[in-house]
Formats: sequence, structure tokens, C-alpha cells
Amino acid sequence: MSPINYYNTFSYFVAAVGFAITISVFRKRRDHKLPPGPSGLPFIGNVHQLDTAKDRKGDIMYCRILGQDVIVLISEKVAQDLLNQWSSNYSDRIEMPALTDPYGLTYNTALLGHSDSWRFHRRIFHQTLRSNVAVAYRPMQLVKTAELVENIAKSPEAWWDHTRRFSAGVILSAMYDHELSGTTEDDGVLKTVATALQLLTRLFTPETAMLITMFPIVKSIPTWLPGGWLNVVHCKNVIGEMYHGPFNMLEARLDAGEANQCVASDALTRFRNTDKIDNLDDVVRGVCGTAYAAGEETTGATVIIFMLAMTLYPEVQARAQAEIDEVVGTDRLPDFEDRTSLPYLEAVYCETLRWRPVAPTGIQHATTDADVYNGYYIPKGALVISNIWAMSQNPDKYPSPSSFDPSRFLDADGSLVGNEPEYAFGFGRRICPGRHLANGSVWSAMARILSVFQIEKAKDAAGNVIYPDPEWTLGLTTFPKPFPCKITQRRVDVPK
Ligand code: HEM
Repeated sequence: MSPINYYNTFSYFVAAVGFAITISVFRKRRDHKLPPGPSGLPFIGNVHQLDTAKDRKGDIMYCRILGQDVIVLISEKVAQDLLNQWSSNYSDRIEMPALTDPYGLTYNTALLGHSDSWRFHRRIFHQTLRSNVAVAYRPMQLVKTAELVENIAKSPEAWWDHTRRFSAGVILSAMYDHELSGTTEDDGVLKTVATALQLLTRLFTPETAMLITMFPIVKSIPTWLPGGWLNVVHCKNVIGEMYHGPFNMLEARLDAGEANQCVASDALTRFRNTDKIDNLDDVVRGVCGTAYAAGEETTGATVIIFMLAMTLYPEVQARAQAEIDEVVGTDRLPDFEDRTSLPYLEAVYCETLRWRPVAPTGIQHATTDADVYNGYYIPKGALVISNIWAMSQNPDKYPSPSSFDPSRFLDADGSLVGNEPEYAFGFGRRICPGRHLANGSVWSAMARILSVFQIEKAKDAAGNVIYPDPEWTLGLTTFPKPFPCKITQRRVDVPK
């Protein structure tokens, strides 16, 4: 049993239901009568497979919250069957006009339904960030990881902030060719997008959903009063700036011929004179703004979870460092050319995604039509939650799932067995379009941090070892808040 603040499957089930409540509260109010199952087929709600925590018999569960049908997918197999194989029926999102329209979220890819507008967004993501195109950003990612290493070497106690700055730097560079300057406070673009992201994180909680729905007056609270952050005009401005500010700056630089390759410039060049995408500028604003909101925190969070694992599991750290030292040596930093020769590090990457998935309940899908699965009836308009947490902690697939053990991804010869936890990036047509970019960012950060630094448990003033027991953020993503650890350089000189 892991000594860290360990939350079990049940608490994630509760979180999933919390998000279902958020969605069901925000969703469009429509007369939502339970459709009768076709004759002879039991309605899935009749099945008593609700328990995910105590016994793991349930692969799928049903409940009805505030009039909304909710299906929770607990097994990876069922999620693959429904969300991957029948993705045309399982790729919608629930409409939430109480949130999207007033708060200026109509541009957000993740909230768009299974519509033409969403397809335009995905087309741009596919053209600019699919696996063989995302490699174009690797040189930039290596520059950013070298900066991360330099920053940690200068002020190791601020490693958590350096990590967030690294993930923000990668996304802003990839989306808008924006280079961070000075501190977060000095960089206008970073300040704008970080403020909007903070606001979005606060908005997407069950409590806020309840509050806004039960007391719509909160949307008009003056900004200077307690709760004023919910003021819609204020929120719309802050969130709108995230979509428009960096994009407008890039457009000006494109006009001046000063911008390098990035997702926005690529998309504008590729689609500007075609009729393949309507309202191109708005779609590109939406894609890049959503990428920041969906990609900065998740990428940084994954590196932070890796740091926690390295603090708690020194033997894993030592084995990964021995592998890096042997393959790469000590005169230079690892780069992507080394990747296939570092299977243990690859297994550390997989285990980091699995051990504490940063998006434990993914983003909820919705059905476009009624369906029948294994003889059970699934209604049209049902909310479908992937319980990624339960999949990652399945003891049949991962013995002792709470232990951080990369060797579960290796065979007896130390070769990768090819069972990467892809579910950490979601499913079907909605699968995370930034996963290839994220993969390169997280891997290069892990490889270079391990090559240069020793991460250990910190000690208090009396010399007692501090066992990290971090507080975890709550929301669509979850990861440790800053926790104490001791970071020292393994060698006097940091290689470039
Ligand atoms: C380790 C880092 C990341 C993790 C673990 C992660 C995970 C996820 C998950 C679980 C989903 C929900 C998929 C579903 O609905 O089934 C998602 C959606 C999404 N992610 Fe990521 N993500 C990461 C990084 C990124 C990055 C770097 C970007 C952008 C460059 C990004 C952009 C998006 C977008 C736009 C969506 C919504 C897709 C849609 O609704 O069609 N993510 N991500």
C-alpha cells in the first residue's frame, strides 16, 4: 500500500458522478423522458452492476442524475468497444448553454458537440499535430527542456513553478510561435492565458455549476464583491482574451513576415484559400486557445506526478539513471535519437501516465442515438464517462496497482511489451489530439531531469526525512500541489 495520500477507486467514482452533476446542471434543459427499451431488451438501468469499488465485477454502470442518464465505463474493454468501435454514436458532448454562451466558451473544442464546427477543429488538430507532424516541434521541445533543467539548477526549490512554466512555454511556442520573456508577470501572453485557465478551472466544478444554476443572479454580481469572479461580463472578457490576444499578436507578426512555423500559422496557410473550413480565423482561435487550456496543465501535471514518483521510488530512479548514463553518457543531455535505446525510461513514462492519470474521468462523451450493447439498452443523449482511474488501477491487469512499478510494461528481457496506457488520453474520435505533442514534452523533460538531477525526500530542520503527502488539485485534472523534495545536481557541470 502506497503511503502517499492514496485515494481509491470509489473516490474517483464519486468525482465522476460530481462531474456528471456539473454537466447535468449546466446542460440544456429539455424534456428528457426516459425512452423505453425495445421489447425484450432490458434497459441498462435495470442492471445491478453499480459497484466499482469493493468488487470489480461491474464493467459498466448506469445512474440517473437530475434527469440525466449517466453511463460510467469502468473496463477498458467496454470503453474500447463503445467509444472506439462505435465512435460515430459516442462522440457527442452534452450541450451546456448555461455555461458556454454566457461565459464565452463557444470556441472551445472540448465542449463542441459532434458537429461540423467540431470537425473543422479536429481537422486542424489532425493536420498540425498528428504524430508525423508533431515531430517538427521536437527541436523546440529540447530547447525548452534544456531551459527547464537550467532553471531547476538555479533554483531547485522552485521546481514546481519551473515545470508549469515549461509546459506553458511549449504550448505557446507550438500554437503561436510565442517565446516567453522574463517572469510570468512580465509576459503579457502568459499572464492572459494563465489567468483565463485559472478561471476556467474554478468554473468547471460541481459547486459552481449548482450555484450558477440555482442562483443565476450570481452571474451579475459586481466584480468588487465577494463572488464577483462569477460575473459573466468579466469572465467573458478574461476567457475571450485567451482566444483572441495571442492569436491577434501572431497575425500581426505573420503580416510582418516575422512568424515561424506554429499550429496557427500552419492552419492559416493551409486552409486560408480553400473552402474546407468555414470561419477559419474563429476555428484557429478556438483550436489554439483550447490547446492551451487542455494541454498546459495536463502536460505540467504529468511531469509533476513523475517528480513525486521519483521522490517516493528511489530504486526506479536509480535504474532509469543507470540506463541513461550507459546509453547517453554524461557529456550531453538525452535527446529523441536516444529514445528507442532507453526502454526502461519508456516504461517509466508509461507508468507515470498510469499510476496517477491526470484526467481520471476524462471528458464526458454523449450518445447521438440509442444503442444496444451486450443485450442492454443505452438511451440517446446519455452522458458517457470513461472511468480512466478505474482502468488504470485494475488489479487484474496491474498487480499492486498503487505501486509505481515501470517493469509492468517490460518483459523478462527488459523489452517493452507494447501495452502503453493509451486510455490516459481518452477514446475514439474525441481522443486527445495533443497526445503526440504531450508525449514529446513529457518524455524529454523526464529524460533530461533524470540525467542531470538526483531527486530525494527532503529533511526537516531536525534532520527527519519528510515523506511527501501532497495535497491534490481537484477538477477535471488532478495532480499534486507543491510538495517538499530535495533536488541536487548529479554532476558539477550541467551538460548543454
Ligand atoms: C499528458 C498530457 C495530456 C493528457 C493526459 C491529456 C488527456 C486528455 C483526455 C483524457 C482527453 C479527453 C478525451 C475524450 O474525450 O475521450 C483530452 C482531450 C483533449 N485534449 Fe488532451 N491531454 C494531454 C495533453 C494535451 C495537449 C498538449 C493538448 C494540445 C496541444 C491537448 C488538447 C486536447 C483537446 C483539444 C481535447 C478535446 C478533444 C475533443 O473534444 O475533441 N491535450 N485530453
